[in-house]
Amino acid sequence: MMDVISTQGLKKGYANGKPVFSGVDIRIRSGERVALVGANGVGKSTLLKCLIGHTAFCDGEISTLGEAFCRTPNGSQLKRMRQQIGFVFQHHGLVRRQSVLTNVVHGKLGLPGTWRAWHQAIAERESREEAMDALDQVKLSHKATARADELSGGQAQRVAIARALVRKPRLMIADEPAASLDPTAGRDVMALFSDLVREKGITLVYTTHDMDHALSFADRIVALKAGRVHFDLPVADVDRERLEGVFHA
Ligand SMILES: Nc1ncnc2c1ncn2[C@@H]1O[C@H](COP(=O)(O)OP(=O)(O)OP(=O)(O)O)[C@@H](O)[C@H]1O
Repeated sequence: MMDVISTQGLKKGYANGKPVFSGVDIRIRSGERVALVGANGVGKSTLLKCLIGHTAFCDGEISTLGEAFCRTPNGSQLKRMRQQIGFVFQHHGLVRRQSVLTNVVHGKLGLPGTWRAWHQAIAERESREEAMDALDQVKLSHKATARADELSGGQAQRVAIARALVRKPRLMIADEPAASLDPTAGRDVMALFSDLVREKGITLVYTTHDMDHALSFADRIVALKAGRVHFDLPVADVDRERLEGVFHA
């Protein structure tokens, strides 16, 4: 199966800081759901940013969605990559005073021919219909006209997932998507998210500090430790003890 992401000998350090990675090699195949785990500050978010060209790396090579680059992608590579990637972050980032539907339509922004997607009332009918469909998939179509700031944290994160889904991405990048939710809402959101990407064949890479979220919602776990890949295994081969070891020196 085709690699959606591969890195070879990836090295990264920030200016005036210690090296974050000293040679990271990973391969993620189409349709895989991968949990990226590791202690605070090990570089999970930095790795995601390198993969999508949001921060330059020092050495090695990355290929994301067929775009191979060193240090940073060029402008046209970055544009092609962004058009095929959906993002979900720890904070939902919804526009609080806008409706839920408008927030989902915003997911279309930056795609070809969707410059009117800044408000549902003037968006192309197709965009509006796709946004309603995405809301239906996250079980929130009944909230389409509610203001985003009327939602619970779990609902807001489901809207953020719908906003990413309307891009019809090949790759979904999620940085701590459930970290600001309570345990029940966090599990519900992760279960829904993981099921939806599997149904659609979307490749998912998510970071998490929650061992259950790594064990329950991924096909594979990549653990980072001390600037390198500590292990990279199918979830069935990872037990809690091995996972706990990732967080110990
Ligand atoms: N913009 C930046 N400039 C300088 N140093 C940075 C920057 N972003 C991150 N770092 C440093 O790089 C290292 C890795 O940070 P990163 O946020 O990628 O780790 P993480 O594993 O995602 O952490 P957490 O689990 O706390 O979210 C840390 O030492 C951090 O202080």
